Amino acid sequence: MPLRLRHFLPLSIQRLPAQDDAVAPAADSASRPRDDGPDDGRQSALESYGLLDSVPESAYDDLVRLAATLCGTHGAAIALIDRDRVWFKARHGVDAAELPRSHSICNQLIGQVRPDQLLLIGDVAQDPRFAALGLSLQGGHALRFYAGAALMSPDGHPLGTLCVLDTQPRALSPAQADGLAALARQIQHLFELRRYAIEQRRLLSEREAFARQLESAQADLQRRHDLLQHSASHDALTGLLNRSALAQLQDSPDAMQRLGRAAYTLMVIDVDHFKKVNDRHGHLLGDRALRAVADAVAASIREDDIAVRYGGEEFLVVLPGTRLATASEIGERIRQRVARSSLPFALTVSIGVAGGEPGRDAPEQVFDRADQALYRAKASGRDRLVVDDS
Ligand SMILES: Nc1nc2c(ncn2[C@@H]2O[C@H](COP(=O)(O)OP(=O)(O)OP(=O)(O)O)[C@@H](O)[C@H]2O)c(=O)[nH]1
Repeated sequence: MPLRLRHFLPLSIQRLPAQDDAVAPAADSASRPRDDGPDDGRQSALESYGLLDSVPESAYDDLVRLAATLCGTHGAAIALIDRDRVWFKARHGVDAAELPRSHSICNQLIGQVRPDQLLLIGDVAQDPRFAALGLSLQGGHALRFYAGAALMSPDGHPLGTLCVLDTQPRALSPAQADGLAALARQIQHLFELRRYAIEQRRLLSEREAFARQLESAQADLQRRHDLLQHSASHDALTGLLNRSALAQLQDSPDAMQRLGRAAYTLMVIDVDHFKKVNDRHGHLLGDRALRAVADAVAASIREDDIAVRYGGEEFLVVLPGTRLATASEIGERIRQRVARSSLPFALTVSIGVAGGEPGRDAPEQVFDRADQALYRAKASGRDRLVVDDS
């Protein structure tokens, strides 16, 4: 957002009249402080700068010292008109850090003085509205002189004053009044820069929050995608790869290359008399039996091996880089693990194993030979492993 700063009209000095209604009407109504009735618009404009109760800052401290030096006064302050108090952002020669709003002179600015005017009280002791307030400067010396330049928001809300203060009644020369107004404009510049920085920080943190949201949405999407991919390629009952994953593996050059590098083995495992298991013990226990077989397979193979639930009660295991003798030992281990499963009935599997040589056997042929070996295992009494001998 570009910075918008109010351009002040040529300066005029206003001696605050004793009666409230004696203030001369402003020639240009646009340059008059806004009068929103309730103070809310002004208050929220003030709060948007994040100045109230902020830590002292040398830029503001320097400017109030400069104002006091320029005007030759005992003190100077940047006074901000908060809801119930006047709080000093910077002060020189002033003890109090804040005043009740009703006890402050610059509070009179609101709705009374044009931004291009200086609020001037030559002798506070002679002004019936302020004489009784007992205002004092550093060391308890009574406040006798006050001159304040309004600090306005770009949209016309009076935020406070840059004021110079003295312990003696006095006046300001035109050059001093001009200089005080110029310093007030510099302070407004600083205020606007501060608000700009706050806005930038807000936008940045909004952007960061949005980026974080986007990141977490992307991660969520990725998780869902992974889950979907996992459930598309894995059997929900056993957690092993499913048949469509096997088809994908067959189409995958990487997987086929792995099989083409060294001798490998295929193992076809089929649960014995599984129809009877279902019929006698019900499908739920039947499912448990299938999970027990899958667990026995998973516990017996390496991470690189491939285990697939190939059909209802049929499993296929691919052991890359594994010769028949080793594969037979693994198959035997699977068979024994299944037989030892903690099920309320006896469960056995038959296994057919066949080996493939890269460059010699197509995987489909190896599968056929393993399947024929399985057939022989079934035919010769089940609960056994038969190795293809062709
Ligand atoms: N509980 C359960 N049963 C299944 C599932 N998939 C297939 N089946 C059953 O598995 C049984 C397979 O029976 P068959 O093909 O006759 O084979 P079998 O009874 O094991 O006989 P053999 O293979 O000759 O020992 C059928 O009754 C199918 O309903 C499944 O996911 N859960």
